[in-house]
Amino acid sequence: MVPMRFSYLGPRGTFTQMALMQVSSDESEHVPAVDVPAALRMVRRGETDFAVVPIENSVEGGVNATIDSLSNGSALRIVGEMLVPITFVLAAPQGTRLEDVKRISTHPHGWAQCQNWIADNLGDVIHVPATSTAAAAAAMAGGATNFDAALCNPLSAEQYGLTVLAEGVADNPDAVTRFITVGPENVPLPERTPSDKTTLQVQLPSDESGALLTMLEQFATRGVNLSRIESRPVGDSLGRYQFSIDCEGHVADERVQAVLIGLHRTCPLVRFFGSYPSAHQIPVKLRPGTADQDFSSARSWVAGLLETKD
Ligand SMILES: O=C(O)C(=O)Cc1ccccc1
Repeated sequence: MVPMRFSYLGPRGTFTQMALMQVSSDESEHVPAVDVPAALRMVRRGETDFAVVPIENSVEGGVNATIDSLSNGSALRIVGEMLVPITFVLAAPQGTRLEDVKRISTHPHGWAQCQNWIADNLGDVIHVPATSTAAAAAAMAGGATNFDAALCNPLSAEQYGLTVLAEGVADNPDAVTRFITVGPENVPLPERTPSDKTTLQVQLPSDESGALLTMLEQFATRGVNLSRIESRPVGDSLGRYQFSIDCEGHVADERVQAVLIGLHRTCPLVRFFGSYPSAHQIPVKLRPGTADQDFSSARSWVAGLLETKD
């Protein structure tokens, strides 16, 4: 069998690569990308089979780079998700003392997750943004002089030969990041399980009062729970927003199909990014009247009303 090629937010040693290791086999090829759009671009161009990218963080919320590059480019399909617990170390070249650290490089999500620790332990420190936590560690190991330490995961501190100045550098020890595996549009849809998620992009009709409520009602009336909803600018004019949504259930579920039909009837743009097993594997709790058989028996009843009786 031909080994699978996975692009991911690199360089080697990122949290994203840790997520990728949960789904790839020993033979798989890991292709580091400089940022999230580049990782997805490789899939769009057929240079890799799948991309693994972060989408949501328990502290910082949605990862805009991922949401926007899914929404604003050609069609892709999410086929799975993985959760990675996030732990940070502060790492620097040998000989650096904690009190000498005045500039720290890391990914913006890493910086946001360590704010209180930094304020309590280092005082005023400047953030030097990096494309990933491992990119900060790699630059540090390569002799960067525009910062004094990197906030990264313990694995990349070790891989890049840095000394750990402090461990457990995070405000919330239970922080988790959610990653997704993304393939081309024609990848087979993962089979239905008791615990699935569906990801959508929805635009609302402009200048229509109650449009947001109408959109949300499509989910509410079919008992479909949302697990994430984010508004992002459409980008063409001020005040135009679109929504990136994760809801519970699979497109093969009657209630999810009914939501999609309702959205398609009432919204100018609806894009389906895939249905895939949720990482927590907790079965979706169905509201009475929303199971497949409730829809099919209701449909048969209506069909019966149309039959002519002799
Ligand atoms: O930079 C990384 O290592 C990533 O994979 C992105 C990221 C950054 C901070 C928290 C979780 C994921």
